[in-house]
Parts: sequence; structure tokens; C-alpha cells
Amino acid sequence: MRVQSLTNMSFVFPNQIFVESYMLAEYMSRVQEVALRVLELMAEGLGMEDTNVFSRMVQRDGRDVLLRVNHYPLAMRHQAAAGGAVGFGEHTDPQIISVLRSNSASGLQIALRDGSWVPVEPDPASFVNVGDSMQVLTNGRYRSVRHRVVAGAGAGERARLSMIYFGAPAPAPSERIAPVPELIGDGEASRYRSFTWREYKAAAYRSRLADRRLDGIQLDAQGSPDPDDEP
Ligand SMILES: O=C(O)CCC(=O)C(=O)O
Ligand SMILES: [Fe+2]
Repeated sequence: MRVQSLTNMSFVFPNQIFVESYMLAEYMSRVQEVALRVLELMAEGLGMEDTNVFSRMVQRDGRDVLLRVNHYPLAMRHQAAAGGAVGFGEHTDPQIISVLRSNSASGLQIALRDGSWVPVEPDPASFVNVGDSMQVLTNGRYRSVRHRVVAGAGAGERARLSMIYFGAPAPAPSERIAPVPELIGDGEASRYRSFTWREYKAAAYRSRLADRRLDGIQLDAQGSPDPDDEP
């Protein structure tokens, strides 16, 4: 865990938010417990025999766990009183799972299938996002959710602060991520070609935030690369 290596340090975030690193490390370990439990429940929900399939992936040595802190200052809210300013552009999270906690200031929105945006009720409790890797692992049964933050949407004169735990698959560098065989139904083909987390992460850094990266690894119904896909 990246944060745990930073012992006895303090961080001052914009707006003078002061956090001791041991608090971050403690938070990381607690939020990881939540993520693992949710992953087990997700496997259970799919009727999987081994309900630890996903949770194991974010616990292994070499896992790629990250905590991001986002701050959307009040100035951003004032910037665009009408529609609100985009504080974090639309995207899907590339990892398996993200667990988000905020200070209850509004702004987070998710996209429905028809492309319309709906606000997520601000709530100090955690909000869980399915990431691209989970969509692949489950052969599309769980879908990664497009989301964005529009600072200034909704009432309230508060800056938004969010903390997101990202659990990535990060198996051994050469291990490939692909739909779990148990989740490929009878007569169904794998909908995605396999990839390593390293490849996918590199592609995510190369591409634009809003790009639909899963399109590039999607296969057609027979399991062949979709001709409309990006190379
Ligand atoms: O700040 C938020 O509420 C969401 C940010 C987000 O989607 C991300 O960091 O990936
Ligand atoms: Fe995100």
C-alpha cells in the first residue's frame, strides 16, 4: 500500500486540511476491509462457488492499491453558477473497485445507459464504483459506471472533498486479466480479450480521461476482435 510507506509524515492539502500519514494508513487498511467485503458479496451475488475470487486479487503481493484525495474548491462553484464547472471529467475507473467517501458536498454524478447524468445524493457513507477490470472479470455482468464531478451543481456553499480507494487487480506482471471462466455462460463467448494490468494502466495514462478504453478490448459474440474497435 503506497500510503503505508510514508510513516510519520503529515500532509497539508489545499485549504489547510491537515492529515497525519498514520491516519491515512489506518484509513487505507479500514477501507480495504470494506472493499474486500463488498467484493465477496459481489461474487456471492453472482452465485460463485469461490466468493474470494475478486477479493484475493486486491490483496495479493504486488497489488496496486491507491488512495486519491480530490478537492473541489469553492471558487470552482462560483465559477459557473448556471451549469456548474466540471471538476473531474467523465470517465470510468480502470481498477476492479473504487470506494469513495466525501464530505457530503454535492457534485458527483453517474451516467445512465441512455447517457443522461444523475446526481449521487451526497452522503458521508461510502459509495462504491465498479471499475473496468471488474466488468472484464465478470464478462460484463457488472458494468463499470461512467461518472464525473460537477462542482457547483446543487445547493450548498461547501467545497467538495473526496477520498477514493482504488483496488486494482495487479497480479504478477505477466498474469492476464480475463473473464473468470465460471462467469462465461453456456454457449456464450468471452466478451473481452485478456490483458495485463500493466498494459491497461499504461493505456489509461496514454489515453484521454473520457476515452472508452474497454471498447478497445471488446470481442464480438464469437470471441473475435470487433471490427469497429480501435486497434
Ligand atoms: O471526487 C469525486 O467525487 C470523484 C472522483 C473520481 O471519480 C476519481 O477520483 O476517480
Ligand atoms: Fe473516478
